[in-house]
Amino acid sequence: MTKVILVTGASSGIGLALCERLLSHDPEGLQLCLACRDVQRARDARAALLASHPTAHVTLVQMDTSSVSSVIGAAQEVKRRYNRLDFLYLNAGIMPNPHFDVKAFFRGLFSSRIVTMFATGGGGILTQEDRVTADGLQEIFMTNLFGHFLLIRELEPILCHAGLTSQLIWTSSSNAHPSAFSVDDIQHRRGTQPYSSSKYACDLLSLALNTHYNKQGLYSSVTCPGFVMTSLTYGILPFFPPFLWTLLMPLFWLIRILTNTFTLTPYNGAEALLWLFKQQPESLDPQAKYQSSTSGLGKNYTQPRKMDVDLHMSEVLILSVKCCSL
Ligand SMILES: NC(=O)C1=CN([C@@H]2O[C@H](COP(=O)(O)OP(=O)(O)OC[C@H]3O[C@@H](n4cnc5c(N)ncnc54)[C@H](OP(=O)(O)O)[C@@H]3O)[C@@H](O)[C@H]2O)C=CC1
Ligand SMILES: CC(C)=CCC[C@@H](C)[C@H]1CC[C@H]2C3=C(CC[C@]12C)[C@@]1(C)CCC(=O)C[C@@H]1CC3
Repeated sequence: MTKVILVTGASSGIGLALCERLLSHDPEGLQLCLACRDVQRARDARAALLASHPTAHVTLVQMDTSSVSSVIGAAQEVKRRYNRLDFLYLNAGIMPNPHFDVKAFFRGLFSSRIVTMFATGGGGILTQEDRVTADGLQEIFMTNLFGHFLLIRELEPILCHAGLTSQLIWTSSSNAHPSAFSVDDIQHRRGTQPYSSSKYACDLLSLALNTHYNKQGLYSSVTCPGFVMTSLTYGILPFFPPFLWTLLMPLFWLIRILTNTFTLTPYNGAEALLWLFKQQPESLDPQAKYQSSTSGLGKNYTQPRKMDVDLHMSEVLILSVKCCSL
């Protein structure tokens, strides 16, 4: 039986690399649907995938995860096309208007927190300025988390079916941190780390989704792609042109010896996302974050890491997002 897979944010970076790797793994047995906000970029992605896999089944659906009506419209279209969905990759994500604190970075360089800083982008080196969408929601919360929650809810009829399992696979981040998240401010309207908050909320929501949906055959897992050079990361130092990043690559390969989270390429970053595709969902740990890792010698592997998540807080979050969606 062919597997039906939908990937959000498939037009570039980790999402596109995942599609390429899925098709290389099984070129004939998949029906891949790319859910992208920009139709032209989606067409280009499809053309690139078909160039290397000419017989593959690849379709497109226009979806902007930052817009309630767009998500609902796209979900209707997906339900019209498919009567079941085996894998839903919740990968689209943004980090707009980032501020890189150079002083905090240099303080971190000469402290015992150096490895954590490079592995997670933590230590106060990164903050963002969020915006409010036309729906009146915080853009980062909406794009990274809530748009995906609405999508899952709308696709429930084709995700939960007797006798079969389906998998939700989130692209979270090592930057997800409980200190950035508050149940009293789930959209992070008041703080300066909306990206970290949204990713920690993904970790919590995945846990709650397992509690609520496992009995209906729907399983949720969280991945972390590591530090990957994509348009998202190029945006962090906007004064730094891409060629300067390329010049830094030898330094990054050295840092990889200290932290295997420097996966660096979208191909490597997609490792854990592909690994989960090959697992039996019943065997997975709902409290684990599956981390793409690359060794100093360039070998890719997947490492499960226990998430710092609380069952009670995950229940409060799912109730809050359900209220937001009413
Ligand atoms: N790069 C890294 O080091 C890390 C990335 N991540 C996460 O990985 C995921 C993929 O990011 P990455 O590949 O790095 O970055 P990219 O910017 O290359 O990819 C992001 C993708 O999300 C899409 N997207 C953004 N906003 C929306 C929206 N409103 N509706 C639909 N699609 C949207 C983009 O579409 P478009 O082409 O139209 O812009 C693009 O396809 C994100 O969730 C990110 O947070 C996590 C940890 C580390
Ligand atoms: C020499 C030099 C200019 C180093 C700069 C390094 C930092 C810009 C990176 C070090 C760790 C990186 C990192 C991210 C962004 C860029 C760094 C801070 C992320 C926060 C990007 C988005 C994520 O989801 C997690 C990443 C963790 C590591």
